[in-house]
Amino acid sequence: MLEAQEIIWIQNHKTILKNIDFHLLPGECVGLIGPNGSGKSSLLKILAFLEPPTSGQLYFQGQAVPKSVPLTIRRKIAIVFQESLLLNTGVFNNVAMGLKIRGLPKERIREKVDYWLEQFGVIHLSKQSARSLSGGEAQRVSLARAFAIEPDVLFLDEPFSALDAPTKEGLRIDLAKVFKSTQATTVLVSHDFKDIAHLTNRALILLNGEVVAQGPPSELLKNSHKEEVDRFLAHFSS
Ligand SMILES: Nc1ncnc2c1ncn2[C@@H]1O[C@H](COP(=O)(O)OP(=O)(O)OP(=O)(O)O)[C@@H](O)[C@H]1O
Repeated sequence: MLEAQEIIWIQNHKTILKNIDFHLLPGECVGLIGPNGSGKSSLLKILAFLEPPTSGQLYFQGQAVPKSVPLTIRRKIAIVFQESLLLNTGVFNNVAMGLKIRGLPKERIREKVDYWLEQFGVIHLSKQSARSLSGGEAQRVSLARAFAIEPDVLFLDEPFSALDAPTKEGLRIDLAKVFKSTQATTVLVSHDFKDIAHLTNRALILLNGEVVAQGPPSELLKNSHKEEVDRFLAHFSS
């Protein structure tokens, strides 16, 4: 579905990502984990075509992605950030927007918006303004908006990190259910191994812009790695 070969990203003379190889198969949820500043969000930005790599090549659905990424490819992905970034309009309109742009008929839009708001437990907020939502509600609406367009690849960049522990736990459980039913092809960035363990099939550990280990989350915890990696994972192994 998505592949990256030998990605290097340099900004202001600093090498932020070093020789990253990455692949994502249909239906997989792959996690990117690592401490603050390890390059997780930078890698997500490159994989989601928000930044061009300094060198290396991306492939999307088997085709090399050109430097100027066409709208036809951009429209096949959705991104949810740590901050919900909802538009200053109603909840319904926020979720409907991407479907309107894609030219879906009105009835179909209503069905889909209602379905996804229901899946994320916020259908009762449909008529409310996005501005009036709590952080947890807003993030649920953002996820509904992303799933509604049925993206070929979904990118989630620390979607829970602005939420308090119980809110985060509830949303993680609901998201896991949605993943199970949709098999959405996803890249999830988190610095919390619990998110990775609950939601992903495979994870890459980043340290100083490099992938230093990868595998199923349970294996990553069991196996021994470089000292720095083990020190990072030790926080989550209790
Ligand atoms: N546009 C940029 N210009 C210069 N430096 C950047 C840029 N974007 C990121 N960096 C630097 O690259 C490094 C990796 O940042 P990144 O945000 O990718 O890490 P992260 O693992 O997602 O961290 P966090 O968990 O704190 O969000 C940091 O040192 C950051 O300052």
